[in-house]
Amino acid sequence: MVSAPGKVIVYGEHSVVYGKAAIAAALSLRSYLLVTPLLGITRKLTLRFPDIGLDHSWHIDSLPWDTFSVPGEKKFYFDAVERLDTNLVDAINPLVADIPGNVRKVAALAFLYMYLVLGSKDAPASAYTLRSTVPIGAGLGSSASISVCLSAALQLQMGTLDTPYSGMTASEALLELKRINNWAFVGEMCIHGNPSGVDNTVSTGGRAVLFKRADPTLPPQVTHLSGFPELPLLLVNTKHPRSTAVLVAGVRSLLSKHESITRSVLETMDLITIEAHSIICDPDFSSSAGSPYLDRLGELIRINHGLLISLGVSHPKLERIRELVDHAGVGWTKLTGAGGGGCSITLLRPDVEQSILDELDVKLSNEGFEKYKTTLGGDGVGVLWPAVANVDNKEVQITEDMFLAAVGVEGAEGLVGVGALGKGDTGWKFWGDLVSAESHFTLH
Ligand SMILES: Nc1ncnc2c1ncn2[C@@H]1O[C@H](COP(=O)(O)OP(=O)(O)OP(=O)(O)O)[C@@H](O)[C@H]1O
Ligand SMILES: C[C@@](O)(CCO)CC(=O)[O-]
Repeated sequence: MVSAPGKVIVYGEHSVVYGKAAIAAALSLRSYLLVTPLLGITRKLTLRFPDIGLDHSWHIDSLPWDTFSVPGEKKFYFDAVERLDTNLVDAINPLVADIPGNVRKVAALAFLYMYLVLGSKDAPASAYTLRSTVPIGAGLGSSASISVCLSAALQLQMGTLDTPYSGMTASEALLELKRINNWAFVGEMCIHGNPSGVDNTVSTGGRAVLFKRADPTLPPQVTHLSGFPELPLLLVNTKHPRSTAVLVAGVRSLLSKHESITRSVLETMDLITIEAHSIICDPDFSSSAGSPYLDRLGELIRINHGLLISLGVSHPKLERIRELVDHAGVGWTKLTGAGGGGCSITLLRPDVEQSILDELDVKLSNEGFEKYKTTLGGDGVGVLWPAVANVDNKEVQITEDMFLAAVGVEGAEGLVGVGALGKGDTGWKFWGDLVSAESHFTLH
């Protein structure tokens, strides 16, 4: 079993697609992917993604292996891939044609693209069962977290990736993280067309990063923010679903119509992220009551949101949340992720009375919004191998049935979460734990 987190973009969504800087942090909400052997004589490959109602099988021998093995064009697990090969996508499309709905189709496309490059015709028949506690299409990086899981699971299964072990050096762990991230980026391209790579990068490495990809033909610069402060954040879901691909395409269309104006908005967003980064890195930074640092970060959140509205990626429900928070006077709010619905973040003022926050909670829930309790800056991709859980004080192999039967987010977390199984020899292992928290690294 592998697992990877969702993320929150604190500053710089959308502008990051155009080479500007963004700051993002891993969430404690995570996706979990279990790989189990399929016994019997049929050589099948089964995808079970119950969160989106996808349950589909293919015969391994009927997959377009030849198209994916053309000498000179074939990609390997160690290659960096910057764009999808349309011939390969065309070869997969007939295999997903009878899967209903775009949400399921693109998830299956991402899996098959990665499987056909990273997998093998001779691989054992397997089922890939995925459950996630990251809300889908809500701006919290659900697609990146599943792409990271698929990338890690396939490379582990094919033996091209080492699980973290105590003697693994930081540079070995970093190389494994880069390989996971490279192929997770491919999954993201299958799901939402033109990703910047920030979501899969933070989901792979965990913690918090400053991300910038000034030149799309070169790897991004990724600075690990080891001193990322524990900011008091409120995370609220409008529960209005939307597609990242559509929102990113909308900004591109605005750019083509009003080029210099839109460019100057994107430049200003870059300045916002750079300024926020310098505030966070200030050795005197403090987020306590009365701190001018927090006010400045909050103002930058407000300005960033205003610019996102001008790009056309807000939504009346996001504006309603902002109105309720502003009325309560408890902090500064912006959309996070692609917008168009999805989630907002509010940087809370530290001196707010609890009764005011409680009143706000009631108002938000009366209007159908959902508040998440989550922490930022957690672990990136991890592996549980062997996949053993603790049931009634006994160690038992996690079966697909058991995994599917766990009820809701709490059931899944209670069975396989890091909180339930811990870290170490018999629990979850994270490559990121072997990489120095102080290092500035490039994950791509
Ligand atoms: N739990 C899941 N099971 C299967 N597929 C999923 C799951 N979560 C996400 N996906 C895939 O990812 C897609 C959602 O990706 P999208 O990029 O639109 O939203 P997001 O990643 O949640 O938001 P953002 O990119 O703004 O952070 C879904 O359409 C689906 O194909
Ligand atoms: C909207 C966007 O900037 C963030 C989505 O989480 C898209 C991307 O960076 O790929």
